Amino acid sequence: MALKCGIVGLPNVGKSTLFNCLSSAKAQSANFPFCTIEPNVGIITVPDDRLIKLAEIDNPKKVIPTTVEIVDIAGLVKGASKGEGLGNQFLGNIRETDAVIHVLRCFENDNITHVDGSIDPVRDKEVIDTELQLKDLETVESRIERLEKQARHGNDPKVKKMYELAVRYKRVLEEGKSARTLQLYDEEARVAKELFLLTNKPVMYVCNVDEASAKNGNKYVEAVREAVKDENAEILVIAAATEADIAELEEYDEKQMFLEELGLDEPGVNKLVHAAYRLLQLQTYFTTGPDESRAWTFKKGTKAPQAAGIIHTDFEKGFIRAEVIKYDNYVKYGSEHACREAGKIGVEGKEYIVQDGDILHFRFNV
Ligand SMILES: Nc1ncnc2c1ncn2[C@@H]1O[C@H](COP(=O)(O)OP(=O)(O)OP(=O)(O)O)[C@@H](O)[C@H]1O
Ligand SMILES: [Mg+2]
Repeated sequence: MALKCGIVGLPNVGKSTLFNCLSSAKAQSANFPFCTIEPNVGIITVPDDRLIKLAEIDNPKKVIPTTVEIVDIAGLVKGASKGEGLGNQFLGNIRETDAVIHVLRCFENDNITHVDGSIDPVRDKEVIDTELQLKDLETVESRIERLEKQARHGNDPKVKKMYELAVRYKRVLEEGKSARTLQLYDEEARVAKELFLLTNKPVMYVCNVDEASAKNGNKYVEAVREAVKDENAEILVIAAATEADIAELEEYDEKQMFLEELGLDEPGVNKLVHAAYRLLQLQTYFTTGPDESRAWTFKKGTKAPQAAGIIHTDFEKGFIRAEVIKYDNYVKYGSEHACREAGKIGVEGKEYIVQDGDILHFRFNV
């Protein structure tokens, strides 16, 4: 399944710096535009206090957190949609992702080059949006051409539906809006997926700020908030360079002290991982016992048999039922046995939609 979040933005805004805070893999970060060319892929552990709590209760031999995949992509520039600055390759990298983390430079520093010569995150955002929209427009136009040909040679209702949708997207994109602003019914949204549009991917913004603005942001962050207020997108404020320094510290206490000085109770990048997880519409269920406490990732809305299939395909094929304990009950009663005695185990069938935080035990036969 492995869904991916891509880190996107202009060159030299701090994408790789942010990525480095997230992953133990060290992506090359440096003060010159286009430092990143090949995308860096990180499998990032999702911090989860619930898993820690379950491990405290069961004291298992192994504790296995879940992960999310984050890709650090090269900076885009004006003209990327026409191939400028290796634009085509980088846009291709974005196309392979399922959601976008758009990094905006909200820090001043004369030593760090800005490709457009001044700090203006709202302008920067528009540059990136425009390039992605232009690329999408190209995609939609060539699709419309092909669909028109197909329509002439047949009467496939699916072709007609796709055609109509492509035309609607064309209109939206020509108005300088992103594809995601078009409201669709579920059925249409499924068809829309087959167009693989860049601006249809869910997006969130990271305002990369200086150390002093880590807690409360600054005027640039305010400008970003104002500019995207109708987008219903999450905005995080992170001092990426500072967090990169914190990530280097060995001692937990040292890290906490540094964070406190910044006025933070947890690293901004932790929030980022959780936000990325939400953006991808991912949720977590748990399995736990004396051998192992483990977090499993599933897509929101997944039914029990498919959730079981994430552990092993046999679990899905031979699925009988799922025994469900709510996390709060597990913590309250302290064991599966105690939950059973208290009547706190739900027995659910094939249509059960797994909920975030469920502790599951699958019954199956093969
Ligand atoms: N919040 C910040 N404050 C000050 N300097 C920063 C901040 N964030 C990043 N930098 C510095 O900006 C420079 C560029 O960072 P980085 O290499 O992460 O950019 P990038 O967006 O990945 O660029 P590229 O698109 O070229 O790959 C680095 O020198 C980094 O240390
Ligand atoms: Mg980079």
